Parts: sequence; C-alpha cells; structure tokens
Amino acid sequence: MKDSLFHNPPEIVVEIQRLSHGKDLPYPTYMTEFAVGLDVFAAVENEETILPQDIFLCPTGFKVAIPPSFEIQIRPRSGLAIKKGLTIVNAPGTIDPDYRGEVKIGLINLGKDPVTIKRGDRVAQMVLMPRFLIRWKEVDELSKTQRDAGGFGHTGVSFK
Ligand SMILES: O=c1ccn([C@H]2C[C@H](O)[C@@H](COP(=O)(O)OP(=O)(O)OP(=O)(O)O)O2)c(=O)[nH]1
Ligand SMILES: [Mg+2]
Repeated sequence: MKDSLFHNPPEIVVEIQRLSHGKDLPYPTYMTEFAVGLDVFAAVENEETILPQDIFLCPTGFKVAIPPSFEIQIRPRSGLAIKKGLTIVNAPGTIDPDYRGEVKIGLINLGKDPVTIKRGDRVAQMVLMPRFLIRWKEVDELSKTQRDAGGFGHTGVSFK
C-alpha cells in the first residue's frame, strides 16, 4: 500500500521564472510533508498595509508555465483569514496554463483592523489541479435524479 499511487502522487514539472524583484525569495514551498498547497511569498518591496475592505494585488516575483492538462488555484491561508480577516477576493484564483504574466494574489482585508504584510510573508497557497475539457452534447431531456431541481438548502439548513 505504501508504494501505491495513493501514497506517492505523481510529480508534474512546472516551469518557473523568477523576476528581478523575486530573485531572493524562495520558490512556492510545501511547508509540511503532505501539504496540498505550496505557500507563496509576498514580493512587496518592503511592506504594505491593507486597510479594512481594501484590495491589494500582491506581487509574487515569479511567472509559471503550467502544462495544458493542469491549472493552478490560488487559495487563502486559513490562519491569515481567520485570525486577521486577510483572504483572497477572487478565491480560488485561477492561473491558466497559457498565462505568462507574473502570478499575483488578490488580497482583501475583511477584518476590522489594518493588516501589514512584509516582504517574504506567506500570503496564499497554490494548488496544482487537473484541467479537463467539456465537449457539449445537447439533449432534449436530461437523465432523471431523486434530487431533480431541488437545491439551495432544499434538504434543510439546520446544523442540528
Ligand atoms: O489570482 C489570480 C487570478 C488570475 N491571475 C492571472 C492568471 C490567469 O491566467 C489570468 C486571468 O485570470 P482570470 O481568468 O481569473 O481573469 P479574467 O478576469 O477572466 O481575465 P482574462 O480575461 O485575462 O482571462 O490572470 C493571477 O495571477 N492571480
Ligand atoms: Mg479569464
């Protein structure tokens, strides 16, 4: 079991190019053995203070070339979000495989206090995800299900 695919996920090679303002920062990094996301380091010049309700497009100092069968999601870090209200306005952000610009993080301060991020702070995490293509097949009737059109809490919204 230990040597099955489920314990040893395949490694996908993704090209990364560091920009001049990111040369001294680490590559996005898995912080623990089985971390899903690679933490991303802020490439702000010195520090940046984000006022409550403000959005800040944070530079990362790198670009990537993702193979076409994958995408990268930019997700919030729960600690920053829960403790400071610092999250991502477009979560999860989408990095397309054909994008060749600098990866940027759309931070938003949803907390009550200003949040200061310093150069090298880990402000988000990146997750590599598969990319599948839809080929539409138009039909006159969809297959029947028990749920049918029920949704938006139709099974109840109680937490008990
Ligand atoms: O958090 C993000 C989200 C997007 N991008 C970059 C990579 C992505 O491939 C591109 C476009 O993102 P998206 O498709 O989400 O934005 P859009 O508003 O649809 O822009 P476009 O018309 O350029 O696709 O912007 C980032 O750097 N960070
Ligand atoms: Mg788009």
